[in-house]
Amino acid sequence: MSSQAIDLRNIRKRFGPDEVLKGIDLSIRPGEFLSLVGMSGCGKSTLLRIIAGLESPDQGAVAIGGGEVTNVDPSDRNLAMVFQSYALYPHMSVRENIATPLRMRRLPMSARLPVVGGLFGTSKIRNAITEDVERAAGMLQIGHLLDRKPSQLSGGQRQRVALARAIVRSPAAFLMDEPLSNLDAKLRAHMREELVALHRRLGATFVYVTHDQIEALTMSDRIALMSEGRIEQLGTPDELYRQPATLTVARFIGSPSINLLPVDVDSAGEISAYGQALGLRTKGDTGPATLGLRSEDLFIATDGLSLHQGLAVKVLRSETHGADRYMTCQLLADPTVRLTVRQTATAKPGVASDGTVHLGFHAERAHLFGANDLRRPLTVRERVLA
Ligand SMILES: Nc1ncnc2c1ncn2[C@@H]1O[C@H](COP(=O)(O)OP(=O)(O)OP(=O)(O)O)[C@@H](O)[C@H]1O
Repeated sequence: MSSQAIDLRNIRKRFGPDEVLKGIDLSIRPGEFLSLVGMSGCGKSTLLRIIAGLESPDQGAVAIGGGEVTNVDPSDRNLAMVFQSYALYPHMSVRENIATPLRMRRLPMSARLPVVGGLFGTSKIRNAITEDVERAAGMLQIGHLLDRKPSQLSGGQRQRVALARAIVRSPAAFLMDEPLSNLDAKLRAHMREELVALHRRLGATFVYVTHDQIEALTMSDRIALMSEGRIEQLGTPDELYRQPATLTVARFIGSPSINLLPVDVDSAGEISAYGQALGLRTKGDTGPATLGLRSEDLFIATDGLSLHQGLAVKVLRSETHGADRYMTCQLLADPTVRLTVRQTATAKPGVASDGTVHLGFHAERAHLFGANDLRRPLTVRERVLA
């Protein structure tokens, strides 16, 4: 299986008055699993369609394997697309569905029909096609379904047929647009693992569009997080989670969502929330900013910590999901601010009978964002709360 790099340079695209891609630069490495993620309408599918050649950019260039393809027809780019709708031919068997792209490429026009095509002395090619179909079907564990019609298959099996049809012709790269979103939650989780295993086995370049951050975090080598036609951040799942470059990235990545605390930066760079110093400092602009705290970085302050420095909250709700307990808390200083604390389910909750507690946070894992949404440097002045 060949694996090719894909390079996008300054891609711009407008639909009527809306500029939906505003200058995208992205280099996808050979053999990499790269996810394009972002809110609905941010331009992910349009970018994927531009790579595929189904849409042309107004400006910019697309290169595959180092060769420019901006004006090359989709069928000559040797890319395989897998969509959310499986797009299988309903009247054909699974075998014929998988074989179709090979027939189109390898057989002369007159010999492509399944029955009369046999008269054209192309049996060697046909045998090779049969072998390739069976190999792809075996890889996706659908070898026993080859003689069924798509209507006789489950959703997961249909998606596997679509994948087999994509891999059978050794494309330069796979382009996938929300391929799992029609499947139920359990099957989706299973197919996620299968896709990752398939990627590893093929060593091919995968470009994967999803609005599901869990999917992107669990499957990708790197994620390009898009917002309003731009790439906000390109990095490994870990980098996006631990070092979000913007508030938009911090909000999008992570479940439950990151906690956001309005804070103020004074002229000395000291950071406070509702008049309470947090023991954190930054450089640059003074005034309002936002502190991002992941739920697992918040904890209920117990003995031995300076409680007066913690954030006074009231616990509204506590829910246990498997190994974790999530506590939804309301800030006493501003009831509109809710903070979710994640504890292990076996930990003592440590909540007083009136439901009020002080929250500490791991200061070195806090994130500060300025009024312009960009990440700001943060230093821990006192390790009071860590
Ligand atoms: N052919 C088209 N004509 C006009 N507008 C379009 C066309 N295709 C997409 N758009 C618009 O461009 C924007 C980006 O669409 P796109 O499908 O790329 O978003 P997306 O991030 O993939 O969203 P989703 O997750 O909902 O699929 C949207 O506002 C959409 O309405």
